[in-house]
Amino acid sequence: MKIGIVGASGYGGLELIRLLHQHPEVEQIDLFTSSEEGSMFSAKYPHTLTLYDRALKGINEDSLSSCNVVFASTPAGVTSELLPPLISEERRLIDLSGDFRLKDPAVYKHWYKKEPAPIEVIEQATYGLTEWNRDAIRQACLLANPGCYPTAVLLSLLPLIKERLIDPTQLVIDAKSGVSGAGNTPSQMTHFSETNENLSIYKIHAHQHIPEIEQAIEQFANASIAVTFTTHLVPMTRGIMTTSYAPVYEGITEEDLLNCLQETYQSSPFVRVMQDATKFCTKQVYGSNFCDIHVKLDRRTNRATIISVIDNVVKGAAGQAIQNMNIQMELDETTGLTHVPLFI
Ligand SMILES: NC(=O)C1=CN([C@@H]2O[C@H](COP(=O)(O)OP(=O)(O)OC[C@H]3O[C@@H](n4cnc5c(N)ncnc54)[C@H](OP(=O)(O)O)[C@@H]3O)[C@@H](O)[C@H]2O)C=CC1
Ligand SMILES: CC(=O)N[C@@H](CCC(=O)OP(=O)(O)O)C(=O)O
Repeated sequence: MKIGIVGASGYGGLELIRLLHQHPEVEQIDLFTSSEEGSMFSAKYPHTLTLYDRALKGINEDSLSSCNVVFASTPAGVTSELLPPLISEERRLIDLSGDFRLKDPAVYKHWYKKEPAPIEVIEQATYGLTEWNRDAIRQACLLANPGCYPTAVLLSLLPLIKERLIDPTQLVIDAKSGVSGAGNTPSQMTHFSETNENLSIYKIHAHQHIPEIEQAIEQFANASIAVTFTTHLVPMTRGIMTTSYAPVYEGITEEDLLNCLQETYQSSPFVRVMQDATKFCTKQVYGSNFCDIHVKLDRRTNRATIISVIDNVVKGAAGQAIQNMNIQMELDETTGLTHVPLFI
């Protein structure tokens, strides 16, 4: 397989290279840049020396068209123009940005403050939440890979909402991310002296993943709700933890909640439902494609606390994108993704 990566020098791109380098079906990886054509990738990232001593290519339709799979890991607003001319049965396009996730262009414009992709292209895009959409993903020429937070939130909540075990109208989701979630462009928010030894809340009631979470809950669990979702920046490099709170319906026990999650994911190798959460942390999935989930019922309040952890650049971005590619290419979905988490 010949792969093209646009936005290779960003964090999502770097992680795609790390994972695809060890993928047994990948023969060639071409890296594309909008700003550094001709420069050596290993000069920019010395850790890739001897592994990836190739020059970055300028983005052009002919070179991208020669790839079997094109991953785009670019800021919002880029792929809405870049990818439509490349759509073809001949290749698979996998977009890691939010440009094709939201079905209503007005909603995209409102939350991303960018011009949306043409509606007829948005309609062709398939949402790549792997464990919930495998049949559509298999056929998709244009795939919208989910956002990092929505991946962790949806994998943990969809089974419980779909099976009507928790009341989604009362749902509150509290999410925390490491700094790599913000990409490799330095900003005031990610400045070491303001991130280290600090904990901040950001984009209160204004995060662009709110409509994505609501849309997917409607699509996969058939519930139309508005969620309360808050995001925090934690002084660590990788990792997302989401903690969600919702009342359970009458008569529902903790065993019902755990059984529901376990049954849903019994054939999903990357979702691990933990019986016990005395130790439950982002490091248990660090560098891996796992999403770990736990649920506990507070009998005093009759509210469930649902926790999930992912590595934002693996299951939240590059790993899930490759899992989707594997499905599209009719490979085992774990191919090239069986890394053991880096715990220490
Ligand atoms: N980081 C994360 O944890 C996650 C990120 N995402 C999403 O994935 C996308 C990539 O994220 P991330 O890698 O973190 O971002 P980065 O900012 O780290 O990298 C983005 C890359 O895009 C390229 N780029 C910038 N402008 C353009 C342009 N106009 N045309 C083409 N390429 C451009 C740049 O490379 P060059 O200058 O070489 O072209 C840059 O390195 C984003 O949309 C992000 O929201 C999704 C899930 C998780
Ligand atoms: C820590 C941090 O800043 N995280 C980013 C994740 C952005 C992202 O992944 O954006 P799209 O997937 O919607 O393109 C944020 O919260 O905006």
